[in-house]
Amino acid sequence: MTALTTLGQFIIEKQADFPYAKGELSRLLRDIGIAAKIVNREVNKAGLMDILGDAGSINIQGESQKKLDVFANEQFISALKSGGECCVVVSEENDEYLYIDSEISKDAKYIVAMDPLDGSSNIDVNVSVGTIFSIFRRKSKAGEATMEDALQKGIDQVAAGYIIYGSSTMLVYTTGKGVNGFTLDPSIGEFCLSHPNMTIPEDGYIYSINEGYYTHFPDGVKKYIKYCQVEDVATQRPYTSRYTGSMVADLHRNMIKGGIFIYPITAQAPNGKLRLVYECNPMAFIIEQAGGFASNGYQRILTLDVTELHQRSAIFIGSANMVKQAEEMMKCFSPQVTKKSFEGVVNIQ
Ligand SMILES: O=P(O)(O)OC[C@H]1O[C@](O)(COP(=O)(O)O)[C@@H](O)[C@@H]1O
Ligand SMILES: [Mg+2]
Ligand SMILES: [Mg+2]
Repeated sequence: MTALTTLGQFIIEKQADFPYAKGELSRLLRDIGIAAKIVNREVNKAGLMDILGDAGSINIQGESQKKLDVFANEQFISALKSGGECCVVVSEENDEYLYIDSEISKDAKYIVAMDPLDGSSNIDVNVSVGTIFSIFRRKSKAGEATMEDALQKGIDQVAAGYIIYGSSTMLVYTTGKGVNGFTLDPSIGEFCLSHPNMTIPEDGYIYSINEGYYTHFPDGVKKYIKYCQVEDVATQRPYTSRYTGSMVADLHRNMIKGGIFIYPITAQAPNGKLRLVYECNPMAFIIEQAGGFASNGYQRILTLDVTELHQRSAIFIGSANMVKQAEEMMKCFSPQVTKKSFEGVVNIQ
């Protein structure tokens, strides 16, 4: 049997890729791995624990927080605090960014933006959920961090990753030199390298979108869905529709099999639903590192200006040729969709 490479060993080995590395990023990734194991333990036995259901609180997005959202948020924040390599945390579950003002973190260089529990609507029904993280280097000098540190463009990420809590638990990440996946082996409690150098096929035959909102989609998206559904053997259409309601699970599947995931702007969500800083940017970095592409329908996600912590964006992400084609349809049928375009479709609040 080939020797297992644990996440810890792999991170150290890869440190050599960065001549000036002093191990801070390696230790930060280690801390994230530790919190992931604790969250995994709760997710795996969620039904037995009093951890299903609502926490009774509302986050800044106006969503009712699930108990596991809050638990995961606390676990990642405490691991980042005790690790000492992170100076600022941005989280879906925290209104403001968190400046870690502790003795061990005062010289910390890294900002972590995270979606502690992705796919919250699936927690209580035992469908795969995930965690998404994005890592930046601070721009401000040591001392108090600034909003500028927290609002960096996706293109400036130094690392990004996700954890999927599914039939097996995996941690997939990139530091800008390809994408690698690790599966948690519960018998030794270690993430072990199982998917080296992950790449996404340029073309795929799966489309992932919540078609329940079809009437509220821009024309470009409607045209693309119709394109996917047409009978055409030569181009292996109709494509298969797959949508779990967990972004991490849908993108992980598409990364392995090829495909496109779309969450466009809709009449209800004229700026999109998914959050740029801790959902779209990290997933775009990973997918692009695997050879795919990510756009908001008009512009590369990683180049979008970031002006708010919980800013939303439309996202078209996955196999490069599929995303480029969807972009063409957006530019052709929905040039610059704005809120105005939906007037008359539904009464917009
Ligand atoms: O139910 P909808 O509108 O299709 O939205 C599903 C999307 O919302 C999300 O659940 C949002 O993420 P959170 O669960 O972290 O809030 C994504 O994982 C998923 O792709
Ligand atoms: Mg999410
Ligand atoms: Mg979430």
